[in-house]
Amino acid sequence: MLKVGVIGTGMIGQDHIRRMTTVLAGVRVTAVSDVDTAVAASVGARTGARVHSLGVDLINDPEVDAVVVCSWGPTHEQYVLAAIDAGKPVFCEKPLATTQEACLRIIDAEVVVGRRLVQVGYMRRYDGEYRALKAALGRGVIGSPLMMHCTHRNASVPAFYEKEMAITDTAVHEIDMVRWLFDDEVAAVRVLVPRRSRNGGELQDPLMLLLEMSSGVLVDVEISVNIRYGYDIRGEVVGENGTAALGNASPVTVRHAGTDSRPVPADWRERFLRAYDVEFQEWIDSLSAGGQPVGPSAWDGYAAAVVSDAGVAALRTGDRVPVVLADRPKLYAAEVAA
Ligand SMILES: NC(=O)C1=CN([C@@H]2O[C@H](COP(=O)(O)OP(=O)(O)OC[C@H]3O[C@@H](n4cnc5c(N)ncnc54)[C@H](O)[C@@H]3O)[C@@H](O)[C@H]2O)C=CC1
Ligand SMILES: O=C1[C@@H](O)[C@H](O)[C@@H](O)[C@H](O)[C@H]1O
Repeated sequence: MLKVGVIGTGMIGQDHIRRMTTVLAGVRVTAVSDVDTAVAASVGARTGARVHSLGVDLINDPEVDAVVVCSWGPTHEQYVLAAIDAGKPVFCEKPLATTQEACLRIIDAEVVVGRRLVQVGYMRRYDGEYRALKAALGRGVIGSPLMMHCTHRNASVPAFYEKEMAITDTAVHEIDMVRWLFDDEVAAVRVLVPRRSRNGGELQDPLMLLLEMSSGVLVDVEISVNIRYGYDIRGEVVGENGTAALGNASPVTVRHAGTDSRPVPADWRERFLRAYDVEFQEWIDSLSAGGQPVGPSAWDGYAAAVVSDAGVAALRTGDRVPVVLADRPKLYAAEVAA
């Protein structure tokens, strides 16, 4: 039984605690921590996990074999580094860290240890539809991929959401996904700024990202974060001889009174429910036999951060910004294909 401590008991932290407590096998949540001590205490009371007021005490708790970090992005680096220092596996929600420099510090620490301890929460790699899309490309029937159209829509975002977060917090999922889907790196980024939606107040919403893959595949990504009607994730690859698109995650279509309608998920917890389950079960299974995590690594977290930094620069300047990655340490050989 893997004993897990969770730092950050907000929205996704509580959702992951729920799945580890009531859905998945071979895991027990033994400790929780949050700067909001009231929320951590209520989660502790509900689950029986012990409550630490400091995340670092949770990491060093002997009743914690592995750590899950679900606090805000800027706090990830300190906890991931502390977990590496304690020699404990750490699952860190995306982004791994909010700058590429911070991601490199994590990579350096892991390379010194000489084995993988870090996994990053890029859950689309575990989604049935994305896996089917990758398998369809692998069969080759549509020929070589040439372009991909992506849509990433949120019903709304919290008040603290800033314009760069459309890239660093939202589009970062597509950035990771296309690296994995095409087994290729992003070579350059452009950002186009359309007319602004009144739903977003001062926020520049929507945005359009153009990602150039090193193979020449061009990916467009619509980011709309105040679309109101629900959480909508789409993707279609255009190949030489055909197209391959994500299916429709909706469980039912209702035709009635001259309409044809499907429910739209409210947010990511609903749309990616099964993907998170598979992601965590595979993580737990990989560690249970004393092994290393095999999912998205610190290198993947770093590569996504470099592309996302280029996206932020492209948003500020309007320029096409090339992506330049550091040399990949041997520890992460052939990582994109994982
Ligand atoms: N993979 C995915 O689809 C998703 C990933 N996320 C990621 O999960 C993380 C958390 O997001 P949410 O749960 O939506 O945010 P949230 O605001 O609901 O929860 C974050 C929690 O972290 C706590 N916290 C902040 N600083 C802390 C610190 N220094 N130490 C301990 N706790 C601290 C806050 O008090 C709060 O309870 C973010 O990195 C976000 O990008 C969030 C939603 C979906
Ligand atoms: O990761 C997530 C959030 O943090 C982010 O804010 C949303 O835009 C994404 O859709 C969601 O998957």
